[in-house]
Amino acid sequence: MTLQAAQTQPADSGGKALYGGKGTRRISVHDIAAAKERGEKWPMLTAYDAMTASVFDEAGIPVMLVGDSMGNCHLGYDTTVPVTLDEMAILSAAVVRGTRRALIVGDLPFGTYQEGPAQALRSATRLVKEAGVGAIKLEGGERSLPQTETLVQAGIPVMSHLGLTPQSVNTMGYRVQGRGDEAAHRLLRDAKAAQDAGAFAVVLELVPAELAAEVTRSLHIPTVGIGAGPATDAQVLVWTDMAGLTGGKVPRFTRQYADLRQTLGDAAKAFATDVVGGAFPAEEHAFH
Ligand SMILES: Nc1nc(=O)c2c([nH]1)NC[C@@H]1CN(c3ccc(C(=O)N[C@@H](CCC(=O)O)C(=O)O)cc3)CN21
Ligand SMILES: CC(C)C(=O)C(=O)O
Ligand SMILES: [Mg+2]
Repeated sequence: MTLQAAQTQPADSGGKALYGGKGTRRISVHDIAAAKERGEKWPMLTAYDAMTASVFDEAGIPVMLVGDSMGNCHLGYDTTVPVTLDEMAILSAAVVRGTRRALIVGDLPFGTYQEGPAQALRSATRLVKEAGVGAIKLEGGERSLPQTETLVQAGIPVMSHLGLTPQSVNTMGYRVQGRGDEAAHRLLRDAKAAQDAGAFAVVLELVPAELAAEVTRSLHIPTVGIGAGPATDAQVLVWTDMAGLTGGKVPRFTRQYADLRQTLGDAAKAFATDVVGGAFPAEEHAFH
């Protein structure tokens, strides 16, 4: 247990499970650590607005990530690269306001922590103070160690993100990471470094399932997989992908649990038809 906060916070007395538990207070990084000790798997979804976040909170999703995937999935950019700290702060605050129980993790956008620990602390502090997030996430293992150590020392829980790191799309592309002995060893080193620096969890994105399993066995902090096979302690998906709202191509690792794009389009067409045909508004919608 490297996080000091974890030692001072009491464990939840009622209903412990992260998903399906009865607790109503805000989930903490201590609860996340306890889940790994119990061998419990847990779900994480992205969220970018208060209403969607409240739906997931009421559904019992214990951890939500205000991902910089808001670039593609909410703000209309082609990648995560243009997302700003202002945009992240505004949408993170909305997600915090829309939730009561979930731990909210804010993603540090590209260019808001790469300069070094001082910049990282400034950016993360803004998300904690202004938006009220309970933790932050940043991409990179060894390359982001000074940042991770500084945030943890300052009392900000850090989730690390390894494997495919989309902020490096211009050098990395969107390819599977950690294939081959050398790349696999580098990923293991990165994961251990993140853990040693005090990270409370580590995202593994688009890495071979066998490697993700090995990392999961090697760490005492939980791994959160996306395109990393079934062995990780948790799974995260971009909510618009899993709900079928994302238009165009979605990564092969997602599963679509609803067809919101169809449902919403049908609703819009039904409304339009009623307006054009005079069926809406009806008498009960009018004031006299
Ligand atoms: N809508 C959406 N979903 C995501 O999961 C997501 C984003 N956006 N934006 C930020 C990052 C970028 N991510 C991506 C983007 C592309 C692939 C992709 O093209 N994957 C290929 C496999 C590549 C390979 O075989 O090496 C695929 O077919 O899934 C994967 C993850 C994941 N994140
Ligand atoms: C896919 C997850 C891990 C992420 O970083 C994001 O949504 O921005
Ligand atoms: Mg991200």
